[in-house]
Amino acid sequence: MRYILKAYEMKMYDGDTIERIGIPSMVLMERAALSVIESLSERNLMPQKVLVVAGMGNNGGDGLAVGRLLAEKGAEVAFYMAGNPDKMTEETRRQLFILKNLGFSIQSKLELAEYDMVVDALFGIGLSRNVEGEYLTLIREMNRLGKKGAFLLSLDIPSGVCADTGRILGEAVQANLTVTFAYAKRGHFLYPGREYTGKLMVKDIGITESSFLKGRPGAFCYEKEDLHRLLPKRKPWGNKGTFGKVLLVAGSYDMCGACVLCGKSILRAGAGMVKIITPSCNRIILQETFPEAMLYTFEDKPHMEKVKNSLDWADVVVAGPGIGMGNGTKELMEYLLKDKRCPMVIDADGLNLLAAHQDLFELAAERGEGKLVITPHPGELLRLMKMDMEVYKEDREKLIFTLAKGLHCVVAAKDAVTLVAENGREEIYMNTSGNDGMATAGSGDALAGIIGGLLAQGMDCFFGACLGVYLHGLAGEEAAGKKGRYGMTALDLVKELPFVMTFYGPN
Ligand SMILES: NC(=O)C1=CN([C@@H]2O[C@H](COP(=O)(O)OP(=O)(O)OC[C@H]3O[C@@H](n4cnc5c(N)ncnc54)[C@H](OP(=O)(O)O)[C@@H]3O)[C@@H](O)[C@H]2O)[C@@H](O)CC1
Ligand SMILES: [K+]
Repeated sequence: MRYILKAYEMKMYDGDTIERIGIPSMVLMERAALSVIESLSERNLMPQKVLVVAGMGNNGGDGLAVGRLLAEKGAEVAFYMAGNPDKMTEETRRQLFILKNLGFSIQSKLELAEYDMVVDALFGIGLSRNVEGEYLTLIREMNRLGKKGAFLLSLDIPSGVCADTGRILGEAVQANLTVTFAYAKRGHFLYPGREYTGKLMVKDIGITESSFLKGRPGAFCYEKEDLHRLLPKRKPWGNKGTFGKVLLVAGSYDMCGACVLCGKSILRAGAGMVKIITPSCNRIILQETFPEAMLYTFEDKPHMEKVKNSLDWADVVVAGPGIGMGNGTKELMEYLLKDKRCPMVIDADGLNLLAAHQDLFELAAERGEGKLVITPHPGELLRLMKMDMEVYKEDREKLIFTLAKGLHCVVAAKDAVTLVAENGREEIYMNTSGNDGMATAGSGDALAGIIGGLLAQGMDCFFGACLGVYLHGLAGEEAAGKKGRYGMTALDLVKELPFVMTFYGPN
């Protein structure tokens, strides 16, 4: 598990380390610079001719120190500083003092020579507004040098990327490598900042969780190493009932694939049994392609007595993929929602029904904490919130928390970076696995199934949703590795799920 910080959180922990714990800021800066050299040597990158572009803040100070250390290793280093010297921080002033004492000089005009590496130390997490004027020219110049073959190394965050939102404030450095200090920042993972970050390396510089006294970071993500402890433990003595029974309400006349993809994902995630409620037109297809599933198929509308029997049997309900909006689906959703015994995952048309019928929305909200996970894509989220795209772009996180509060539930909001929030929980899960190959039909059905499968094994709604999202992304990475991001399908992803769970998991 790794924390992902906003700029104010980093400053708060940084300040605590300096003031309360007592590590001088110059020590942190030197460690930051040393960690950059370490990162370069880990990647076998030892440049010969380097340009350091530094600002007046501490990011600039880091840059001056990195340049000095590279020169110690034999590189020819040129330094350029931008901004008003009156604004130079004390630490950066000290770095400049050291450089001058060592006989280095600062270019008064940027020399457009050939460099094999450019160190971008113009702005770090202190960037507070759009870049303009000389700063804009410098960012463009660094990118131009990058296009000519120089390796672009950004310190902490590419200059121009907003550390909190990943937005580009004017223009940003298109880094090959970003070495960030202590913790990753949101701008490294949120688009478009993620595209500018290049390879990200996070380096310890002595700021630790002991400085979280005034509050923990608001976001976290999972890493492969976490799967050992996160995956539900298998019980050697267990039978198929032990690992959970999932009732899947999916599919319609023209939509059988949703039953297959979602249902298979439920079992591939480790659940013991799945029963599908779907129209009878899907019966033969399912029995041929998915013989592991039990079925209740109906002709016109389901008999509620049969639905009740299935609910009595189930540990978890997954509802919505491919069910459509007509022909008794509203009544079916109403019946499912009223039975509050087990946790429910609602996806796709199940969410569209909630958006279209206020009474269903209210019933869903009445299920109570720990009983509902919803997995909307941006369109479904906006329909549920009755908002437009502008609001989404402005503050997606706020929207997700508002929805989680309104429905008393866990929201796994799908997008290039899927976020998971829960009503009453301050921290948000920010997913870092996956790729654009997963933007393919049926991928969402697979996610709903994976989450349902994890809940069936006893996981709590929030952590089950976070883990489901992470595993879905990892399986997507495996599928892309084998089939490529262009041609991979949702079924390829589902097939990789057992591999990622076994390879990185405890078995
Ligand atoms: N975290 C840690 O533990 C450690 C952090 N360290 C490093 O410190 C960095 C943070 O340093 P920082 O706070 O001094 O901010 P930084 O990004 O250098 O820039 C601030 C300057 O930019 C200016 N400015 C802002 N926007 C502007 C714009 N659009 N256009 C023009 N000017 C603009 C702003 O001016 P002002 O807004 O005041 O006008 C101010 O002068 C961090 O990223 C890391 O690299 C390390 O030393 C190790 C320990
Ligand atoms: K930078």
